[in-house]
Amino acid sequence: MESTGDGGARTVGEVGERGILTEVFGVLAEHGAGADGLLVGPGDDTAHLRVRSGAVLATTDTMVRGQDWLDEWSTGEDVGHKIVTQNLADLASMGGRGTGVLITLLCEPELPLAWCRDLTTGLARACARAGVPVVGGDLSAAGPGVVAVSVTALGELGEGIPAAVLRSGARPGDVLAVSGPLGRSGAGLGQLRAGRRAGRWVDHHRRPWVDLEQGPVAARVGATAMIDVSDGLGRDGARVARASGVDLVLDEAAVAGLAGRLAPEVGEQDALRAVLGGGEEHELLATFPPGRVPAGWVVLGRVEAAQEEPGVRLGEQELDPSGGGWDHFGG
Ligand SMILES: Nc1ncnc2c1ncn2[C@@H]1O[C@H](COP(=O)(O)OP(=O)(O)OP(=O)(O)O)[C@@H](O)[C@H]1O
Ligand SMILES: Cc1ncc(C[n+]2csc(CCOP(=O)(O)O)c2C)c(N)n1
Ligand SMILES: [Mg+2]
Repeated sequence: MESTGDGGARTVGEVGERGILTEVFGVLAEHGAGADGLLVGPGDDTAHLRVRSGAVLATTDTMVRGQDWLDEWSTGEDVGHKIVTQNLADLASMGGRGTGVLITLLCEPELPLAWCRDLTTGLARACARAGVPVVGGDLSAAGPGVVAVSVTALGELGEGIPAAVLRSGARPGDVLAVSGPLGRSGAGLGQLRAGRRAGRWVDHHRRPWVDLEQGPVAARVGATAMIDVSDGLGRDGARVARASGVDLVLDEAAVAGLAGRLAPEVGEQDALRAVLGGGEEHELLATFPPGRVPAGWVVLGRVEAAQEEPGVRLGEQELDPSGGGWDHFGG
């Protein structure tokens, strides 16, 4: 595929759709993961994928400049990486794996072509790491200042998993656990807002990565409910609690343990806030029958019958689901 060269100082408006796609296809060819089931990839009217199990998982997530990242702290490559993580974590939280992603870029004509190329590099690298092909996408122009990236991911349940793991299956007596540490992305966001531009939490905020295989692992051992932590433990936990009609009771020592990892760098208060309310973590939060928690997961608490309205409690204290965590419309 012919490349438009260094992407240089040219804008997407200057090279037009054909020039943008030449750049995008060039990057995809460089990094792209092929897939046995991909009959037709990018370049025709529709991609064509073979379906192994007979049922498809489908999810979508959008990132908007100013709302989901600032150019001062994230590159195009960071954005590409993060939006793939977001989508693949949603598939993993059902017990699934990606089979293909579609990318839509909606942007002002003034956007540098180089940013678009970096975005595609981030997307393609993250997809290759997960073994998922980029199968297509769309381009459209938007008003001044607007850059929005939307990814739609398709997937299937892991082999041997009979049904998707929903938010609604948690039962009293189950154990609540998370697939990895929480609060890293939230801590990094706080540091970025305070002007810091480097460090491990900042890096994690820019390019979160989780062990996506833990979704199918959890499903196979009998997880009763699962969600990825995109909007914060309190908020996403409350979604599981409400859907299941139960209380999730967090163990204070477990929460303190997670916060303790962050406290030396961000202070105790911000660490606790990041663990309970930090979004964009994408670790998997799941409930399991006792004795079934997979190796490497962190036990966070237990499921109890709802005392009143189903929700999340930290010890005896009710967590306010609107008091922390992320809502795009401020709710
Ligand atoms: N505009 C919409 N039209 C139809 N369904 C929607 C729309 N927006 C969200 N949904 C559906 O509502 C549910 C909750 O959406 P939400 O975006 O909170 O889930 P999520 O993708 O797990 O979260 P996050 O975006 O924080 O990762 C999902 O099933 C989603 O498909
Ligand atoms: C500039 C800027 N301001 C705030 C944030 C924080 N943020 C944005 S979306 C989100 C939750 C997940 O979103 P979704 O529900 O769409 O997956 C969080 C915690 C950011 N990343 N950049
Ligand atoms: Mg989710």
